[in-house]
Amino acid sequence: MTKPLVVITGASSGIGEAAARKFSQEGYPLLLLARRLERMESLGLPNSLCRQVDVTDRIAFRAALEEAEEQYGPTDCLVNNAGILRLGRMDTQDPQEWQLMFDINVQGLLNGIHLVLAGMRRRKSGTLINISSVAGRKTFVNHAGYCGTKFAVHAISEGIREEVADDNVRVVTIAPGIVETEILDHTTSDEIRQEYKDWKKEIGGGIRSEDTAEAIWYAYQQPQNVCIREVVLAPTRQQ
Ligand SMILES: NC(=O)C1=CN([C@@H]2O[C@H](COP(=O)(O)OP(=O)(O)OC[C@H]3O[C@@H](n4cnc5c(N)ncnc54)[C@H](OP(=O)(O)O)[C@@H]3O)[C@@H](O)[C@H]2O)C=CC1
Ligand SMILES: O=CCS(=O)(=O)O
Repeated sequence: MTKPLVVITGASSGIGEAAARKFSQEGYPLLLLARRLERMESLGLPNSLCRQVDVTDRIAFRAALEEAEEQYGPTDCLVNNAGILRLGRMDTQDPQEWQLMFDINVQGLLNGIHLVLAGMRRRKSGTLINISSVAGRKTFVNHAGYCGTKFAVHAISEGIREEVADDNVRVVTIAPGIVETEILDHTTSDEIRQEYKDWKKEIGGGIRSEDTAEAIWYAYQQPQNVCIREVVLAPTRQQ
């Protein structure tokens, strides 16, 4: 095995799954993490360890990472992708929904970074790829909580980049607009889900997970001294 370990969170569907397929095609050994183990195993990717890990569970996250590093060597790239979208109005939304978004989209992302960053700094090499959103750059109605999590992802990426640039560690933010995935299914309000679907239809649909995986790959495959700091990509007709 000559290529180094790539860790992808939220690899059981959508963008994470597409990224897993892409990195696997390129010959990288993988640690794939999500709660739906069977979905990751069904990808049947070679040299990939699939583990049922909730990214908010630091102990389980660490155990899986140690197991993978034992097998494949140190983590060269972490694609911090696990995330949820629970659209809602702040006056009516169940607080548990935005709490869960912050736990997964922000704390889960920080958990991953914390586990791999010291090693990357020591080795003077490594790449963190944080999946944010266009909703981390501009606001949208019904997105207040979600935008809060994704603005946080942008801020965390920028801050950490300043901390680790001198150690030759890259921090990349990928910020997609609407991507055709399962993400909308978890929004509990039928009305808001329908509004979002109507919006999507109006603009001719979202881009594909594979388009986002290509952007992730583009950033990663640059030489280590080139850091693509941010990629923002969205359906052309999305505002
Ligand atoms: N689709 C879109 O329009 C856009 C999505 N994004 C971002 O892309 C990322 C991926 O979303 P997308 O592919 O669209 O959506 P999906 O719902 O298809 O995928 C989300 C992934 O995250 C995993 N996940 C969710 N919660 C946890 C958790 N607690 N621990 C571990 N894994 C978890 C899910 O796996 P499981 O349920 O098995 O745990 C799944 O693999 C998210 O961060 C999202 O915010 C950004 C911009 C646009
Ligand atoms: O991140 C989700 C896509 S959008 O609704 O913000 O465009």
